[in-house]
Amino acid sequence: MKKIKYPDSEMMAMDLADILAAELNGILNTKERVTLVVPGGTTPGPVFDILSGVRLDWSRVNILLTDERWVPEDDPRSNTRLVREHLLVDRAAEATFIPLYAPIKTPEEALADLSKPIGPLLPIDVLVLGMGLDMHTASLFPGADNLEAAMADDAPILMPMRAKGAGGPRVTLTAPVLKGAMSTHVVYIGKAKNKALKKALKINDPLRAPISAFLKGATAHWTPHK
Ligand SMILES: O=C1O[C@H](COP(=O)(O)O)[C@@H](O)[C@H](O)[C@H]1O
Repeated sequence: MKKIKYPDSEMMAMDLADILAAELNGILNTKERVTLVVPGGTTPGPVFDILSGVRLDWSRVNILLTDERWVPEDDPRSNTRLVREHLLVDRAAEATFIPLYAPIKTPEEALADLSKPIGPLLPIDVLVLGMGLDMHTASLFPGADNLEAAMADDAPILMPMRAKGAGGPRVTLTAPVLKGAMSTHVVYIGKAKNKALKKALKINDPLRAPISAFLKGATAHWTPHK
């Protein structure tokens, strides 16, 4: 794993957006379409704000979330809402967004329909992961009901997930899908999360520290300051 430390979150957002744009552009020179997978949560908004304005052929870009909270799109907790407001705007409005949410009562009922369009878009070309203080990434939480199954090599593309700190049901891309990414970036803010990442590297157990499963060959981008 390579780690890049930035002086502040503005510098981090600018640099990471530049790196992602360069990777996407490079891949678009060799392939007809590119698949970009991004996290939700509180960290990536400023990266999306810059990335959405970069010049590239967005009409050939598929965008998916790593995971979604099972809430309507207008809910402040919705990761889809974050992507729609900060990434699928400006030049990036031409990208194709593949949702991980449907207005159906439980994720289990929607899983087959949500999974169907994802298979043909794999492997992921460019993956950006977030991370929680508890070392979760996507919605792969330590102690979650389906964690072991989602970490297995034969896991389906998408799984429902319920966990103590998750604030309700969620869906998440599973380990084999995320591990298959050609390029992986992890982004986080704060010294506490940096400690958590170091701890995850030490523990190196995907069930206790899910992020540790995706760090080999990844680049971590972090700043101690907001
Ligand atoms: O719940 C989630 O948490 C992680 C980390 O989010 P952050 O707010 O601490 O940046 C995020 O990567 C994931 O997509 C999200 O659903």
